[in-house]
Amino acid sequence: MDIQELQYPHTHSKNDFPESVVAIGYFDGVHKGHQKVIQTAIDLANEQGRESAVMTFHPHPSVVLKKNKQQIELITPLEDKLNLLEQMGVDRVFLVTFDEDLAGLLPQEFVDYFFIGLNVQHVVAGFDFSYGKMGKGSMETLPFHSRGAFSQTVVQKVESEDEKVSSSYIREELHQGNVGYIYNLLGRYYTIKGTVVKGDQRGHTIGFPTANIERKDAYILPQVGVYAVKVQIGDTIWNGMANIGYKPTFSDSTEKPAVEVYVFDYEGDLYGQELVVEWRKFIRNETKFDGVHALIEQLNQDEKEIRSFFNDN
Ligand SMILES: Cc1cc2nc3c(=O)[nH]c(=O)nc-3n(C[C@H](O)[C@H](O)[C@H](O)COP(=O)(O)O)c2cc1C
Ligand SMILES: Nc1ncnc2c1ncn2[C@@H]1O[C@H](COP(=O)(O)OP(=O)(O)OP(=O)(O)O)[C@@H](O)[C@H]1O
Repeated sequence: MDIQELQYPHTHSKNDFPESVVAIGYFDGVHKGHQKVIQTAIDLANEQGRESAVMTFHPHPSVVLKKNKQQIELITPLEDKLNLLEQMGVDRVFLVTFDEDLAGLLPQEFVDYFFIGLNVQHVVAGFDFSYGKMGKGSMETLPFHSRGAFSQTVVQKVESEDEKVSSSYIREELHQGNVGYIYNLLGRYYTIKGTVVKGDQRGHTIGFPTANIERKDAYILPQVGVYAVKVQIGDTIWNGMANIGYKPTFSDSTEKPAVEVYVFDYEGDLYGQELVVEWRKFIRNETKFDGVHALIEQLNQDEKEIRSFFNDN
């Protein structure tokens, strides 16, 4: 997959790129709605003997439009999004810098620079896609702005339980801890990549050594609580239980939640390793226990419940 970074104004001419069918959007999560849009572009490109491309943006538009927020948390930070697009078989990604200049382009200017100017022959987007300053361009105005240089396909709404599958919907479900349901929206479980860092070293003294995960990118954290997880260490996948929270039994701080995983049956040192944590099921809320023994009793119960969940799933 070729990744072409672009910024407004770019100096490319049409001849720099082969004819393409392009799917356009921010695509955070590469969820089922996005997959339909992207797969439609791939299928049409194959039929038309053209290159398939995805045009996406970086950073997230809200970083530029709402100036107070520096970094928005994402379902699929850029590296994960690009990996998923590559797995789908996309030939090229046009990665467009989203800055104030880009946000200020009139719809016609956007189309001239980023579709006509890059030799795009067909555009695929969802029914509610918008482009240009204040999102004034839509799938209704696109034929006019195309100046006859390309055609278009509008993808109809993909829904789950009568609700449009969207990045915002997935974010809300994650914030509520509904990680099991997320599978229906993403077509896969939610994952977070991170590195194992040193914690307070208390875990092994209570019989549950945990890997403390520092998130690699700005991933959204599911709701505070205890979860059944799969953990990828190198090429091997393990079962485990994770806690997202503040360890209220030991600390009064509610500043920054920790993410820690007890990997079942794993023996060895994990410090410095990169792990992928896949969130399978919400088990319970985090609780302040009356001492370490009550916590240990609960952790034994959690382990039993989660092992039995994985035996059945
Ligand atoms: C599956 C799991 C569930 C946990 N649940 C709680 C909890 O309900 N309340 C709490 O105070 N700490 C909870 N913890 C956090 C433990 O207190 C923590 O793992 C232990 O103190 C070790 O911390 P350390 O890694 O900072 O040394 C949980 C940890 C795991 C792995
Ligand atoms: N459920 C869906 N059905 C069909 N098309 C969709 C769906 N969700 C998004 N799309 C289309 O996929 C492209 C990328 O969508 P985009 O990332 O902008 O929004 P989104 O997933 O709806 O998220 P948000 O909640 O942030 O608006 C756009 O062309 C959009 O119209």
